[in-house]
Amino acid sequence: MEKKFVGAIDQGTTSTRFIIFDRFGNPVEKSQIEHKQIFPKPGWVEHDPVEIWENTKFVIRDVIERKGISPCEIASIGITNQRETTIVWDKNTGKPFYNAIVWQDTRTKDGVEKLIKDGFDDWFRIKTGLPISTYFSALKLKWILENVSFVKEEANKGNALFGTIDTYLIWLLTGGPNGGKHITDVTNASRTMLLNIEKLEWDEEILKILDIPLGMLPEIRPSSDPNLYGFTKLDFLNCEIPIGGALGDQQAALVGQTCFAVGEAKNTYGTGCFLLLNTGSNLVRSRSGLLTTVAYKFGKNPPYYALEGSIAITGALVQWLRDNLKIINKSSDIEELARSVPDNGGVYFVPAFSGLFAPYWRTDARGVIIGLTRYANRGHIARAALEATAFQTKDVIDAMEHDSNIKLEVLKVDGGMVVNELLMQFQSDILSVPVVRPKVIETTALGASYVAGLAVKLFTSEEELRKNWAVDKIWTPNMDENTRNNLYKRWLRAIEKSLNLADE
Ligand SMILES: Nc1ncnc2c1ncn2[C@@H]1O[C@H](COP(=O)(O)OP(=O)(O)O)[C@@H](O)[C@H]1O
Ligand SMILES: O=P(O)(O)OC[C@H](O)CO
Repeated sequence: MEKKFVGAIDQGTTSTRFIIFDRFGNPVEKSQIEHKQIFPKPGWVEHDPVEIWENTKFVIRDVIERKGISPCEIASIGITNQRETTIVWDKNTGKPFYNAIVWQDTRTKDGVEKLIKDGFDDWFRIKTGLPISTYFSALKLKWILENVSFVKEEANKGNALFGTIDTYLIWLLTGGPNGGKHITDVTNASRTMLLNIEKLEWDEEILKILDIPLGMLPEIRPSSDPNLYGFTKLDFLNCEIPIGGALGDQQAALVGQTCFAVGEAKNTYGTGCFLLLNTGSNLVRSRSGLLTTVAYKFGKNPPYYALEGSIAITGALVQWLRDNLKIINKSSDIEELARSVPDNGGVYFVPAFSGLFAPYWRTDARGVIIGLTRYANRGHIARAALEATAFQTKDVIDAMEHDSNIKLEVLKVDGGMVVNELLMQFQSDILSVPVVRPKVIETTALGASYVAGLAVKLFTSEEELRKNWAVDKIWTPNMDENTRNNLYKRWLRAIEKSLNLADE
């Protein structure tokens, strides 16, 4: 049977998707389902891993049924996922010992502060490319080992496995307790704070300091692996489909946007915003609060690195206005509400709900709305919320230009928020560079399909993939410098107000 399609599982913070693409990178069929966000305490964010696994199976089956294809027509499957989110499960039963602790969760704040106080900040930064933060997997895993009954004992006996979402899904897809492969890709590994970023191996000194048994950790593989991670063993498929690769979702978007050259960057606007700049096979260390991360590794080729600016809350703020303040019914309503006022009316909203990530890395920050007067209304709050996304992106780009000496000429964008025209225009205005949206905005899934397709030689080169990329829309700057500077100055003042609030 002709292998016409490549499949991508995109397991994101809010939903799980399966998309099949043709060999020119065009999406052919898609299924998507949201999962529960669990907030047991302020600052805690969890997902149910079993729900995520059930949703993954559902979307795969749904796409195959709706398109009426045979699974044997899928040449290879790639996985892309919300990164850092941590799961520990029983190797013999597949049962998670605890919910997935999500990347946004701040329960490990005290552990972070202790390591920083003990002088480990530079040590971790040099080894892993990351600042010590609640964001990464290491302290979440340590929390599970120390707080969930029996996990430590089972880990010492070799019965407890750790994984980020890619690893958990690969293990289940390839058979789970019956021979499932315990594998992660190098980009996901680079988000754990346990990987030595130069050697691309688990760092035994870090494991010792954090008291994490090496035996729990998965094998690290290239993002696109001609040796394949394994084959699907799913009773509802009449075919074993190769699993050719995996990438963290932000790295996948970089690949999907075909940012293969040094200096190319993309920004993905989803729950949070993640700006990645390709720095090539040279590892660039940040002096301005950015992360050094693995961008991708294709087979035996050298790894590519990226500088990353991670912003915790952007689209999540729109959801918060919908679910908590209830000033909109659905996310897309925010644009009309924000357009009901001519400007922000002096209102600035810093959504530091999980502290501030790049470039500030302040766990003590909390959300603030400033500049309120009796004039302010729902429209101003909506506008301030959208502008916060653009201002946070500017914070990150300023840091990136400083670290890399690369001046951004154009920003490629993708993700769920880029349908918002008001936001895209304001982004271009506040950065003073063109903002470009490609035709396929499902770049995360597209990137996963590329690594899967490269592994089985359905795709043969980066040049071939570049040809699939096409412009949908470009926004060009249309704001005078004075206005831009004034707006941004006030944003920075709002940032200052958000600091030192966590313990009050
Ligand atoms: N028209 C819109 N304007 C602004 N934000 C939007 C709009 N539509 C969706 N969003 C936001 O985009 C996010 C979803 O984007 P998506 O890329 O699917 O996220 P993720 O991959 O993080 O789950 C949600 O947080 C949602 O609130
Ligand atoms: O699932 P997303 O798109 O919100 O991305 C989450 C990031 O991978 C977190 O680092």
